[in-house]
Amino acid sequence: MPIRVTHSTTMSDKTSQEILPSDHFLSLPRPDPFISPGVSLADGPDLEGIIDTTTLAAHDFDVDTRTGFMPPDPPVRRLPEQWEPWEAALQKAMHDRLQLAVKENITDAERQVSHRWRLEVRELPTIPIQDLTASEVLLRRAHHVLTFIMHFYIHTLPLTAPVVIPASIGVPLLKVSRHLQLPPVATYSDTVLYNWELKRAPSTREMETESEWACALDLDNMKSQDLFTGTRDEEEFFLSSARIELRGVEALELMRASMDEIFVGDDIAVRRITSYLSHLAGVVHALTSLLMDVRKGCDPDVFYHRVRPWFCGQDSDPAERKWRFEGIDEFENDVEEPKNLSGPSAGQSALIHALDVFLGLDNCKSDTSTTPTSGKADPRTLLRRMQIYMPRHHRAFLRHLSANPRPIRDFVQTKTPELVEAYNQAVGAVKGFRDAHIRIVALYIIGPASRERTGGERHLKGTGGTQLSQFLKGVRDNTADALLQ
Ligand code: HEM
Repeated sequence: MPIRVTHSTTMSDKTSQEILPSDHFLSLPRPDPFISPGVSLADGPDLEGIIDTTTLAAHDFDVDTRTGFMPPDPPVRRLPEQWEPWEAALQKAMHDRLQLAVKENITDAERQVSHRWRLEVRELPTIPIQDLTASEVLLRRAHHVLTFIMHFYIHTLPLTAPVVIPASIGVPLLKVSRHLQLPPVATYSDTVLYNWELKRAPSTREMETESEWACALDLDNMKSQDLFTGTRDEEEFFLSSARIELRGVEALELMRASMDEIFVGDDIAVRRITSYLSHLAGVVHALTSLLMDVRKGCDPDVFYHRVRPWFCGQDSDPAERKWRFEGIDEFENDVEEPKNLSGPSAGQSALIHALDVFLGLDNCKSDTSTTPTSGKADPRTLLRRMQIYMPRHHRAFLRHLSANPRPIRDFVQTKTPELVEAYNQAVGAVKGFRDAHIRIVALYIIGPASRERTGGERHLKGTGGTQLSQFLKGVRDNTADALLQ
C-alpha cells in the first residue's frame, strides 16, 4: 500500500505563530545558517558572524521554571499539510511494525514489508523546508520525524547493503539540522524531550491557571508520541528519562538559589547554601530512584534485542558501514559530510551535565593537556562531545553555567565544615547516581550482550559509540575524586 497523505486536524492546522505567542523568544527571527557556510557544530553552538536572536533573547535558555529542559507545552504532534508525506511515512513505518534487519529469524515476509516501505520513502518528493524555518517548534518536529524515518530506513536495510540515505529525506534533514545546529541523527531531544504528550488533558480549572499545561504535566501523565517498536518497554525507557528531567527541575532551582547566595556571600548566605546543598543531595537521590524504576516497565532483553538496535548511530553500525547522504554534493553552499552521527543517549541530558558543571565535577572539561597518556580516550572529552547533540539553547545554558565567576567548589573550600559536608553530600549523591547507572547498564546491556556472545571478548560500545564500561567508570571515578577532604 502506498504512503497515504492524510490531513491531521490537530497542531498541523496551526501556523507557527499560533503555536507560540509572537513575543515568545522562539518566535523571534532566527539566522539562516546557509548564509554563513563552513561553520561546524564542533566549533560551538553559535554560528560565526550571525546573531541568533533566539539565543540572545533566551535569558531563560529555553529552561522552564516548571519543566526544566522539557518544554512546558506538549511538542507539536504533526507537521502542517505541506510536510504530511513525512508524517505519513513515519506513521506507516510504525503501523507496519517494521522489523530490524538484525532480528533473529526475520522472515521473508517481514523483509518484503520493509523493502516496500523503503522504496516508497525513496520515491517521496524532496519537500522544501523554507516555510518551516520561521518556527523553532516546527523545525524540532521535522528533525524528530526525519531522523525517525532515517533510523527506520537504515536499520531495516540488509547488513550487506551500503547505507545511502535517500535525498528525499536526507536533504531536508541536513537543512533542518543545520537550522537547529544539531547533527542529522536522532538525539535525546528527539526521543525524550520533544517526544511526549499528555495522557490526560488539563482540566478547565487547570487551563485557567497561569501554568496551563505545565500543571497537568506530572510524572505519570505522559506518554511518548512516537516509538520504533510500539512496546511498553521502549516507552518506559524514554519516559524514565523524561521523569528524571521533570523531577530535576528542583535541582535546577536549588542551583540557581545557591548561585544567588554566593553572590551575597555572608554568614546567612553560607547557612542557606548549606541547606540547599543538602536538599540537592536529596533531589539527586530521588533521581536515582527514578532511574532504578526503569526496571518496572522495561525488560532488559527486550530493550537490548528489540529496542536498542534502532538507536545505533554510524559509530555503532552493526556492519561498521559509513552512512552516506545522497544529494549532499548538490547543496549550493558547501555542506560538510556529517561527522557527528552517534545515536541518541541520555548522556545527552543537559540536566546531568548541569549538575557536573555546577558542582565543579570536572567531567565536562575538555582540556586535552589532561588527557591520560595511556592512549585511552578521556571520559571528559567524550562527555563534552555529547553536548553537540543537545538543543543549542541548552548548550548555551551549560556554557553560561561554566562561565560562572564564583564557582561553588571554590566558595565551599573557604567556608565552614558544615558547608563542606553538605557539598560532599551532593557530590556523593551524584556519584551514587552514577553507581546506580552502571548497575543499570550492566543489567540492560552488559548482561544481555554476554548471554548472546558466542565468540571471544569484544569491547562493548554505547549507542553514543563510547567504549562502554571504561567510559562510565571513568566519569564515575572523576565524580568520586571531587569529594573534599
Ligand atoms: C535502561 C536505562 C539506561 C541505559 C541502558 C543507559 C545506557 C547508557 C550508556 C550505554 C551510556 C554510555 C554513553 C553512550 O550512550 O555511548 C550512558 C551514558 C549516560 N547515561 Fe544512561 N542509560 C540509561 C538510562 C539513563 C537515564 C534515565 C539517565 C538520566 C537521565 C542517564 C544518563 C546518562 C548519562 C548522564 C550518561 C553519560 C555518562 C555519565 O555522565 O555518567 N541514563 N547511558
